[in-house]
Amino acid sequence: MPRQRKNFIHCPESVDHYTCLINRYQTGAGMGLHQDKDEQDLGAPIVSVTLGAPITFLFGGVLRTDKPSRWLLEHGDVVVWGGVSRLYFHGVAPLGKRASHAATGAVRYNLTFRRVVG
Ligand SMILES: O=C(O)CCC(=O)C(=O)O
Ligand SMILES: [Fe+2]
Repeated sequence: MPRQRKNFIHCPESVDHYTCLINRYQTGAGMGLHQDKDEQDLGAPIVSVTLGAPITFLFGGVLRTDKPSRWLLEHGDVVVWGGVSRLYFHGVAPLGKRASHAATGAVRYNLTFRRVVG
């Protein structure tokens, strides 16, 4: 009989606190330009994972009026923004009518990992 592992998860007081926000996009759904600034700790980067259908990610600058660059994000792509770009405006264009992936059909999932407590 295998030994039981006890206290396998050790969670000291000082551990960083991360959240994972999951967004689900259907055809035509997007997200307008915005800043991620609700986190208490803006020192840690945002880590963003795309799963499923491809979408166009818009990455601007520190001003809402800065013209965003456009990036095709596909299944498995990871985007990280932090440091000087931590508060850059960003968003996603509406999910295209023909966008799909074998694993999710016409749906894209986005996972963003954020440190919420410094
Ligand atoms: O779906 C994305 O790639 C971006 C999501 C995002 O910017 C957010 O949840 O704040
Ligand atoms: Fe965001």
